[in-house]
Amino acid sequence: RAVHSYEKYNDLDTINAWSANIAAQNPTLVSRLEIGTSYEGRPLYLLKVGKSGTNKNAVFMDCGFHAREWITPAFCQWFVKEAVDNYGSDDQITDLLDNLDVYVLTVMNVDGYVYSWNSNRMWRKTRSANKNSACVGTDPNRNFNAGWCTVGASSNPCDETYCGTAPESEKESKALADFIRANIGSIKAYLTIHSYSQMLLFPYSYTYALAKDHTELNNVAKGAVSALTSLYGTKYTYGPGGTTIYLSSGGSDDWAYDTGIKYSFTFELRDTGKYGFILPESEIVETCEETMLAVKYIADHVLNNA
Ligand SMILES: NCCCCC[C@@H](C[SeH])C(=O)O
Ligand SMILES: [Zn+2]
Ligand SMILES: [Zn+2]
Repeated sequence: RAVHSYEKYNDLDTINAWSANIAAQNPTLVSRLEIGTSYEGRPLYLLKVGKSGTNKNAVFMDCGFHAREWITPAFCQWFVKEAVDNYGSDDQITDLLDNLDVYVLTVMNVDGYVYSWNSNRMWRKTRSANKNSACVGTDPNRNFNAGWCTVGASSNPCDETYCGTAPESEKESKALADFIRANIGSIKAYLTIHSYSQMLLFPYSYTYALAKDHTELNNVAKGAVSALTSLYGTKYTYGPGGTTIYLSSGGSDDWAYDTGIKYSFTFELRDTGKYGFILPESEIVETCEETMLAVKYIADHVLNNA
């Protein structure tokens, strides 16, 4: 197996070995649990990061929803590293982990991620078989019960935004939704990390109607983006998904919001199209460092307002 590096893209086996190790090496801060298995039978590992305690609120963050968006699992790994390395020295991180748990799903779409390494770098969807079709996979970010398959999604299994046969038809979507439902009392924020476009989005994407918490979410996004931009000047846009990027239904962020998780955000990391999904490894560190500032800003707002 390849040697793990935070400054390179790691394959799934390397990531799974990394998550086992970082939990074993930091038993008071990190634990690893399995929340389900993928279509092809791979485990879905969730890291719980935070000082052990009772009745703590939590943030849920996932990466690797879409197979080709390799910068996103890289960020989730970076986040966990920063958390364990700076706990006890950085006040903000220490305060965060003392008072919040952060659930990190480093790779949600494990089958797709492996396929993008072995077969098709530009793969997006899951790898489930579709009945009566030669086309494979469902778009996991069209597969949640939020305006499901109404706008900005396709009912054609050959399309990149195929919504699936029903909400949570994908094992991976159902595992994620089941975990959040089971922990709905403590999960106060949902962050789902995608690439690319350099945007910070919040509900709704399935309608142009403003979310009831629009003003607060917009202000949080504004603050998070300015924190991000302060490091390297990377420009982000922000706003409701429907007007800021495009109308799309069945998204995990809209579902989390309608399930009662007020602080629900979708990140679109670097870049804006020069390299797109094939972001050079030379940009991993800067992308992760600037994104940390935005995630810490949001976590801080949750800590003080949830
Ligand atoms: N829930 C939809 C949030 C906005 C669209 C996000 C992008 C990430 Se690649 C998409 O799923 O098309
Ligand atoms: Zn995506
Ligand atoms: Zn994207």
